[in-house]
Amino acid sequence: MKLRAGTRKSPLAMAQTYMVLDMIKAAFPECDTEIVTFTTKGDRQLDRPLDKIGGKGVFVTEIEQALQSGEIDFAVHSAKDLPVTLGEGLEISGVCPRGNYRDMLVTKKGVVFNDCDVFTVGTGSQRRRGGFARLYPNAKFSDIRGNVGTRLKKLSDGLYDGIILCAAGTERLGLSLSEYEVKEFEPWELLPAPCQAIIAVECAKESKAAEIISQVSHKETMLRFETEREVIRLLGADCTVPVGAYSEINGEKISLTVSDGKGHFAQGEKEIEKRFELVKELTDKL
Ligand SMILES: NCc1[nH]cc(CCC(=O)O)c1CC(=O)O
Repeated sequence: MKLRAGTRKSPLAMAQTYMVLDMIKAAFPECDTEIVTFTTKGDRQLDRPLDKIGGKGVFVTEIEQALQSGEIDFAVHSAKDLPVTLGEGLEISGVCPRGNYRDMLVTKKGVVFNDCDVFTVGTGSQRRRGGFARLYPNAKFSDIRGNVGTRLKKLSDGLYDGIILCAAGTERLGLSLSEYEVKEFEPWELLPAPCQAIIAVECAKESKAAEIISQVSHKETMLRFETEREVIRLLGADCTVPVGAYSEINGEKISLTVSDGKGHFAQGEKEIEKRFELVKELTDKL
């Protein structure tokens, strides 16, 4: 049996795809795999901010079409880049164990800011801008696009004083940040994007691939994925709506923090089975 994986070509997308292939091989050593790469609209139009070229869907539309036509068996995505609605007949069948979900400020070696300093941060994310401005009121922001390596290069070239990245990205790429200064933020300082650091695997419903992927999926991460994704669904978030969400499982319960980007936060905890009620309650409060 052979499964074809669809992914974007960026180094991060490729690294994440290999992680999924490793999970499959560990459980099903006899399963053959092949990678099919795609260049999406989001990869071709690197000069414009995401919300101007069609939002999150720009990275997935072509890949979803390949799933629907049967050209590939599963697709590997960064869950936080998934649009609210998936293509017809498709589902997220599984997820990898969540990586380091924290956002981090990366600056050049020896450069550390405090909240009195005026400095320019490269990030196109309204969520990161809003959250960061609360920590550093004098920060200014400037758009940045391109993959993680490109962003670090732009920082080294002096285009920005700092950039904000998710820690999971550089960790999965195996990039050393020893030539930079790094400050990681806990969720209560800078609330991550819903599903940040979760790798999601999309399949056609009821396909053989869906069955295999659901068997290797990481259960706890799937619960957090469903919960945080419900936040996006209820708030209708795309990249123009700066929603943050972070959930954690503690025994039989799940805790959740949500923010709407206007400085409103809501936090709560419920039994895991009542996770969607919890989301409804907290998003209603915002
Ligand atoms: N929007 C780009 C993107 N999509 C996923 C990640 C890596 C972290 C993740 O898996 O959420 C990144 C880079 C970043 O935000 O720094």
